[in-house]
Amino acid sequence: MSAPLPRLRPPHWRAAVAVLARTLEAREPADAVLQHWFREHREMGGRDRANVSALVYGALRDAMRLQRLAGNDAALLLAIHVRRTGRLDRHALAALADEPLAMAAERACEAAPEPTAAEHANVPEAIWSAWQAQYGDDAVALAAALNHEAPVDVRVNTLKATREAVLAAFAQAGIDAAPTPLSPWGLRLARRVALPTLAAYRDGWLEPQDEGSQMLAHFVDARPGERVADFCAGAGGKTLALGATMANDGELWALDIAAKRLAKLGPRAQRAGLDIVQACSLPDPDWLAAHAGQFDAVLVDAPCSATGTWRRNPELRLRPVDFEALAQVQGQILAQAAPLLRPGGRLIYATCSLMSVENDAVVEHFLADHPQFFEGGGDASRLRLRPDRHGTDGFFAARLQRALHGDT
Ligand SMILES: C[S@@+](CC[C@H](N)C(=O)[O-])C[C@H]1O[C@@H](n2cnc3c(N)ncnc32)[C@H](O)[C@@H]1O
Repeated sequence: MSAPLPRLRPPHWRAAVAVLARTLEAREPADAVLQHWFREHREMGGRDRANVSALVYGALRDAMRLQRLAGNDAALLLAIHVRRTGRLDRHALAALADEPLAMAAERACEAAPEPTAAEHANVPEAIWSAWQAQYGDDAVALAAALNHEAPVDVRVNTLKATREAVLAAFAQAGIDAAPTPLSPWGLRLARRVALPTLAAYRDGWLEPQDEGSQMLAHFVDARPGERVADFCAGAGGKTLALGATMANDGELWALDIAAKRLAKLGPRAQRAGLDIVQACSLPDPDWLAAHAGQFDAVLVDAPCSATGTWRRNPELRLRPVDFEALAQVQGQILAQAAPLLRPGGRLIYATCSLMSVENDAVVEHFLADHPQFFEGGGDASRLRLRPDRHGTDGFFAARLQRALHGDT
């Protein structure tokens, strides 16, 4: 069990209000805003940080209901949160913040209307309706699971180590860890750890990666000697996992439109002992034309609403999303990537979204427009991971195949 949090003091309160205000208004991830605040306030120790983080994340995990009562007024929102959860009584809140705020929170709590089902679930109304149609009664459990903190998972880099060796290194550093239930390369840590302090991390034995993300790499089934492209590689989290399943043998391309993100892959690949990775910044029509029809497997880990990652980024639920526009972009990216496949090659479409409009619907449209691609293998050709069922972030993937004959 983690140690109880110390008493809330004014610096904790000020920090939490400032971080929450920035998260609500500036549209930055809470995690990044918190890290920035702690860098600027080095006098705050580990337990102070835990206290501030608990306040911020606690409020974000009840954000839908709190926002109806407080709008984007971060101080009032936090004040209602600590009153509702019973963390502070009215007098303690007045002493910590001020009397008018404590009174405003009291009034808001007393006049609070019954929360709607969507507010209760802490899900925007439009997404809640979609999930009820999609998941039925499971929507409640799904939303509840998304309101919990994600576990700390790492992927053992099989190019350099085994699970047993990493477990032994963790044990030596006094870190409790156990194998993840689904991923053959995963370890789940009992607590958050500053990984760069560990020699095993610095030596490339492991990478932080959610078990669901590891399972997605597993689903791609990239094999030694193959030519594989990771079309939306970002900073290369999945590229590294693909390189490990390829046993550092073959050709692995990382592509993305975000050159800055892609640039982070080089040092990571080097640390992982992976030298088959090459990068290409998109758009690059010449590269695409020169490599058409050459790949055994192409992964399209498309930009999405990231509804499956709300455990890690609870503030994402506050951001409006145009799902139709997203689905259109996802379809366009898939269509751009498809010509890279050789006849018989595998095209894997993936998102960390829990919305069928970004998942199954995009695949159905693509298949309807691209008769040279088909889906074999029934249910086994689609991967669906959910935090309530699998304990992972939410992921979707579909494995499509290019026919052996005909044009794309
Ligand atoms: C879900 S993220 C990928 C995460 C990454 N695969 C990982 O495992 O860390 C989606 C990525 O798609 C990229 N992207 C957006 N539009 C794109 C496009 N038209 N072509 C290629 N990549 C694109 C974004 O820059 C972003 O890095």
